[in-house]
Amino acid sequence: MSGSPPEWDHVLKVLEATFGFAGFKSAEQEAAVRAVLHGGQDVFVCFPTGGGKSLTYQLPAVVLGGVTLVISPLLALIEDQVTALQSLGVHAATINSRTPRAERFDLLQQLRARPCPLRLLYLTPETLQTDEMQQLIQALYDDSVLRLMAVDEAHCVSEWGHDFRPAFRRLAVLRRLCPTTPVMALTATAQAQVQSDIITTLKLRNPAVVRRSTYRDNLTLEVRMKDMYPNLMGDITTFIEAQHEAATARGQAASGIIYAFRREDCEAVAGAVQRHLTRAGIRCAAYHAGLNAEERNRIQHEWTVGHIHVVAATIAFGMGIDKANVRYVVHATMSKSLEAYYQEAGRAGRDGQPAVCRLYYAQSDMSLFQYLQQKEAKSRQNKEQPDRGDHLRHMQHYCLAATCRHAVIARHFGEALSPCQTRCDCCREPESVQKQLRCVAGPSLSPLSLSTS
Ligand SMILES: Nc1ncnc2c1ncn2[C@@H]1O[C@H](COP(=O)(O)OP(=O)(O)OP(=O)(O)O)[C@@H](O)[C@H]1O
Repeated sequence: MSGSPPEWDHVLKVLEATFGFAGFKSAEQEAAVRAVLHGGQDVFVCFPTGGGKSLTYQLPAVVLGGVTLVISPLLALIEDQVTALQSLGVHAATINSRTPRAERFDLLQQLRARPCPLRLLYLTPETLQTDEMQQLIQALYDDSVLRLMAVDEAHCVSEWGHDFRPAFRRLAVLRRLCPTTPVMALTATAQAQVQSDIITTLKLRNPAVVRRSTYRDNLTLEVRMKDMYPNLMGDITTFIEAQHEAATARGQAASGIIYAFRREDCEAVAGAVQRHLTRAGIRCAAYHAGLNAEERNRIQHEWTVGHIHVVAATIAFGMGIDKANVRYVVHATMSKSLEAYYQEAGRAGRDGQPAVCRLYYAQSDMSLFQYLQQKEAKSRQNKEQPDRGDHLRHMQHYCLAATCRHAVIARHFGEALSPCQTRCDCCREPESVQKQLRCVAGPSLSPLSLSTS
């Protein structure tokens, strides 16, 4: 980075004037911004879901001027961020496979213009691999226009992460093209092994590592053994109604997400909610890949603005969603890894207010996922793939824990956390958890022995 670091007063002014925030969300958010702006350093950022990672590169992007390049895995996520930045008056754009020809031509012109009017350019790792993009980035660098590069959802870089994307592995090209531009890597889920893999792969140089605990103290974590609920739909609708009643009693509007594995399950949940809760004014829709894109966008929009209260969805829903008042996230089927669960459940309570995350576990779901993974591994015949079974086992371990669930998550991410006391069912109602575990494990297995493997 060239020139002297910006005055901190100026940074705070931009924070308020452009982003509308009176201060930083946390000391760590401020530390990450300082490391880039004052240290000109590479930075590794690991904050919990909803922790305010985006601002740690968006604020420097505005303060530094020039162009900041952001690499992000999902078009939906990119489009949400670009729209949000544009609404704040920040000139952000994306070039990707969906960009119409004329718009693409116009953006390329802007990127070649000096001074360049664009502040943030969002690309997927795949788009970055094209010669045209690499030449463009090289030119931005050579002309000292490129100020910062950020790799969002950086766990996708690591083979050990839950969401590995091979194109992320080739992002070292950023360092080759732009050797002195600071790089930020951001994620919500990185164990030590994933963190060091990210740092090595992206060739971060002596990075400032800024981590916040994964602990989300406003989330109540619950697990229910599915086999104990012969009327699962009934239990889910009762749960939803109770959440809405509680929110109304607090004078709040509430919304929620029910994740299900198959499209039919999404439809079944949506149907049950409509049948039983329409009278209570609770509106629900199903969201899955069987709907066309227009219909999916409509449902997401109506949920975002509060016309629909609950979406019964496959995990395709929610990526990049930043909705404040999600009061509950229910998993009718376990996730495939604890990292994925943490991300999905983490869409609850982003406003810091209390929210409930409930998961229904069944051994039959675990067996189904194991079977599907084995099938996938066989069809790929790729012996170098890490054993995904570990991810499933960690998820199962969480479900069958008879100790504090927040502590199980913290331990998984290499942190220590004493029992939360009240924010998970293990702490709040240990006897009921023991009873449920005895039911699934059979009388000969002590539930505690399940939780200490
Ligand atoms: N300094 C701040 N003051 C108040 N709110 C903030 C601040 N910084 C960010 N936020 C808000 O916090 C919320 C979460 O931020 P963001 O979407 O960047 O989270 P994230 O860390 O990327 O989470 P996830 O990994 O779940 O996507 C957003 O609504 C954002 O506007």
